[in-house]
Formats: sequence, C-alpha cells, structure tokens
Amino acid sequence: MEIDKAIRECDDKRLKTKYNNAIYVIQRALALYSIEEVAFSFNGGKDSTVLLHLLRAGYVLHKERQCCSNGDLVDHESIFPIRTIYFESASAFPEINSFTYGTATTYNLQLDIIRTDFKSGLEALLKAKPIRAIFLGVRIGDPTAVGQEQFTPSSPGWPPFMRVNPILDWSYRDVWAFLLTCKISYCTLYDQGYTSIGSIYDTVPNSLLSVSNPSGTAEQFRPAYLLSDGRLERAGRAKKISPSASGQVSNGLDSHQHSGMLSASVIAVGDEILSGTIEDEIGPALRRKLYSLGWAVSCGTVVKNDTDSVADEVERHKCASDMVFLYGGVGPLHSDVTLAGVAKAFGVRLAPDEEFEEHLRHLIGDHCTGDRKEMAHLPEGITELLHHDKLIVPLIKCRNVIVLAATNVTELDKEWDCLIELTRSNGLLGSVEPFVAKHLATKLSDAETAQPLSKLCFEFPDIYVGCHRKSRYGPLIITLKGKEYHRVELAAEALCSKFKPGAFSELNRVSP
Ligand SMILES: Cc1cc2nc3c(=O)[nH]c(=O)nc-3n(C[C@H](O)[C@H](O)[C@H](O)COP(=O)(O)O)c2cc1C
Ligand SMILES: Nc1ncnc2c1ncn2[C@@H]1O[C@H](COP(=O)(O)OP(=O)(O)OP(=O)(O)O)[C@@H](O)[C@H]1O
Ligand SMILES: [Mg+2]
Repeated sequence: MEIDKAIRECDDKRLKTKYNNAIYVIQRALALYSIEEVAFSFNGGKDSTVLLHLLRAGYVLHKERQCCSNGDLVDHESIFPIRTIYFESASAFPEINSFTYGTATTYNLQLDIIRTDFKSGLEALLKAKPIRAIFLGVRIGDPTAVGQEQFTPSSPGWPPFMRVNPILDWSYRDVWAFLLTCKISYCTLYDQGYTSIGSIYDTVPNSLLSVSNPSGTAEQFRPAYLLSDGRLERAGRAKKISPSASGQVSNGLDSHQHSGMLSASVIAVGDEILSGTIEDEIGPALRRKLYSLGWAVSCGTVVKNDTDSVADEVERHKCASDMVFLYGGVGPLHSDVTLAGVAKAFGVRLAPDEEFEEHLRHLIGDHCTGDRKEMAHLPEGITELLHHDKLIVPLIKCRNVIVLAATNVTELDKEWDCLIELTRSNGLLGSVEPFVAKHLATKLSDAETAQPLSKLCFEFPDIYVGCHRKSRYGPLIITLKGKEYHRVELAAEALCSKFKPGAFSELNRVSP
C-alpha cells in the first residue's frame, strides 16, 4: 500500500507516530463495527483528504490482519468499501466540488451526496442505512472539536452515532507533512493561499500568505503548506461570533449599563445538584450578592456535567445577559467540563496555558501531572486571568463569562470579595444603583388582589411587582422593587389606596 510504504520510508518520527495512532483508531473502529455500519464524511477539504488516505491504508491493514488469521490472500485492488457521504451545498467552492467528485472517481468511492443540512441529512441517512459510526477529519484546533475525543457519541439532539476522529490530535503541520510526504493530490485552492475552507461566503485566502506584488497586478498568495503558524489557519475564515460577544468592550458589559439595569445569569454545573444529591448553596448566595449590588438576576439554572449542555446554556445567556457566572465542573476530573463548554459556546478551542498551569502546580502539587495539565487548558484567545493576592488560583474570565472555582459558600465569599476589589479598578461588575424594596403582607384573597396588582404594573412600569406566599393559606406577600426610593413609596401608596385602610401591613422597612 503506497501510503503505508511512504510513511515507513520517511524519517519524520513525529509523522510516523501520528500516522500509527490514527491507523490504530481506524483499526479499532473497523474491529468494533462492520463495514456496513461505518461511513466516512468527505468534503474535499485537506483534513478529510488526509483521512481518506488513512482510511484506505487502515482498511488494507485491517484486511491483512483478518486474512492472515484466515490464511487468505488480500485483494489490494478491491474498491474502497466504506460508504462516503458528502454534504454538497450551493455555497461550496466549485474547486471543492470538482476535487471531491474527481477523487471519488479516482478511488472508486461509493459517494452519497446529501443536499440538506447536516442534521436532517444524517437523520434520513441513519434511517435508511445501518450506519453506527462516522469517520470525520475533525482536528483539535477546530472550533467544533471542543470536548471531543477520538470516539465521541453524537451530540444530544443529533441522531445517534459514534463520531470517530482519527486525526483529532494532528496539527496543521502534521496534515501538510502527511500530504506532501505521501505525494497526495489535494484541492487546488490550497495552492492559492486558502488554509481552511468553508463556504464561498465566509472564506478568503489567508492574508498571512500574501506576497507583496507590484501595483496593478492581482494579489498573490503562497501555498497553504507554507503557513508557519498553524494556529492561524482559520485567519481566512470570517468569524461567526455574534456582535455582542465579539465587541471590543473589555469589561464585557453592553448598553444596559446606561439604562441603570445590568443583568446576570448564574449557571451551576453538576449532576449531583440536578439529582438533588447535594444542595446548591452557592447559587442562592451568589444571586443574593448580585442583587445586593443592584444587578438583576435573569436566570439561575443547573446543567449536567456535559460539554454540550454547558455550551448550550452559555450560548443562550452570553448575549442575553451582561454577565454570566458559572460554577461547578472545574477541575481535573472527567466530569469537569465547564471550561470545554465555555470554549464551545464561543467557538474556540481549549489550549494549554502555561501561566495557569503554574498556579495549579501551587494548588495541586507536582504529583498530579497528567490531569493537572488537562486542567490547565483554557478557552483560547478569549481568556483573561484575574489575579488577586488572596487567591491561590486566579479567577477565569472569558469575555462576559466568569468561571468561579468555589465549591462552598466560604470559598465563594472569598472569591467574590476579591472580584469586587478587582472590579473597583476596571469596572468589570459595573456599578449600578442598588435596588430598594418594600414588602407588604395582606390577608386579601388572590381574586381580590389580582386586578388592582395588574393595574399597578401598568401605572409603575419601572417598579417590579412580585407576589409570593409562604403557605397556601398564609398571607400574600407583595414585593415592590425598584431603583428609586420615592417611586417604590409611591407604588406602595397607590396599591394601598385601592383597598380599605389596614388591608396591608409592611413587613420590614426599605431593604437593599
Ligand atoms: C457527519 C457529521 C456529523 C456531525 N455531528 C455533529 C454532532 O454530533 N454534534 C454537533 O454539534 N455537530 C455535528 N456536526 C456539525 C459539525 O460539528 C460542524 O458544525 C460542521 O462541520 C459545520 O461546520 P461549519 O459551521 O464551520 O461549516 C456534524 C457534521 C457532520 C458532517
Ligand atoms: N460538507 C461536508 N460534507 C461531508 N463532511 C463534511 C462536510 N463539512 C465538514 N465535514 C466533515 O467535517 C470535517 C471537518 O471539517 P473542516 O472544514 O474542519 O475540515 P476540512 O474541510 O477537511 O479541511 P479545512 O479545515 O481545510 O476546511 C471534515 O474533514 C469532514 O469529515
Ligand atoms: Mg472545511
């Protein structure tokens, strides 16, 4: 097999290791699933081109193993038997389409062309075929790789299949070393300065490969394999980050501050909290702290220790709230996926951070090497470490998301105090007017109070009117909350004037 031979004969040790590991993953998959149960997701890009040739080599090696044990001869000329799927889109580059179709002909690929979106296309495919595992050319630097392993089940909400990522740990340099060493032909766009290819609408040649040209001639680009820093392979891809998340505002706050109202979301990560095995004390304490600062807390949720669940929740709140607080799921354990979820929500990868690792060494000690290193991976390009003398490990801030390491209220108090001190200088937790509130208790029935309370909401749109009971037959407690004391007083008077004198009693005086 020409690929296997080229690698064995080359003297690039790193490439040999990467190749062997990828072949191992492919062979594991081919041992676990029958050939009808696997598929290869091919799109003519450089990563999937690498994967195609690894699969060709891996399949032959797998067959050789099988035939050896049966005493049969291997038929090297047989067609590539792994079902190949291509999601063709109207916005694909014509060069990508022609390369994909040309390659399918050259290597006798059984190409299934799907013209719907990924999810519904896969749903239909899995209904029609017995596919259980799909090979993908996803690499650790891709935004979609966050939280993935070499074998990762499809995400919740997707049809069920195993994602098999044989080149997950390959770098940009490894990809090009493989393509060039094995003299594999690739899509012509890579010779014109394209380094990662999406759609015609979001992809241009990588400006880092631009060659200075005499005026008047079209801009020229060097080939993709000459890009020296592979971390910049996506520099030619338009970023799909929402405007508020990509804003330059370093403290992460948006225009709500001008209206005097800032809102925060508080997200706990923990299966044990969800199942009720442990009681969440941090969430209520944190929400009280935010409230006492004058922040509106728009949500307090609990999610599973699962990268996609964290990512979905952060994604939902990072634009809707001025600040998002996360706690739980931070550490070296398998269930500590909070930072991976944050990275995924922002479409960046987790990358090693030496500075953070140094802090962890103080905290955990040198004996915990492997996991400590894992823990020192932070969302790349969006992480700021907030240092304070009193904290052994700095707080982690990713744009407007703050990840707290606290595991109990005492630790939260300490982290919070440090955060407040730090924010005095940079305005991170933007100072807003604190809330003032009045609590009125009444024995009136819900039917008697319902309409006047609705009317009060219209009359005082700046005042929050809340109701709760401590027991079904106990008094109804009405909370009037706002930013201006005299408006809260006026709302209370207006409410009392709608009923007989003495219908309400004040529970306590104005509280912050
Ligand atoms: C075969 C296949 C399986 C996929 N499985 C998942 C999945 O389980 N979960 C997920 O969030 N995205 C999945 N995706 C979508 C990719 O993560 C990613 O969104 C896609 O490659 C598009 O990238 P783009 O938006 O940069 O074009 C899958 C895509 C393909 C082709
Ligand atoms: N339209 C598609 N059809 C089939 N598979 C796809 C499609 N888009 C993405 N994939 C799968 O997802 C993988 C990752 O896509 P990605 O765009 O990161 O890599 P690539 O296209 O192979 O290379 P490049 O980064 O240069 O664009 C692909 O290798 C392929 O397995
Ligand atoms: Mg691509």
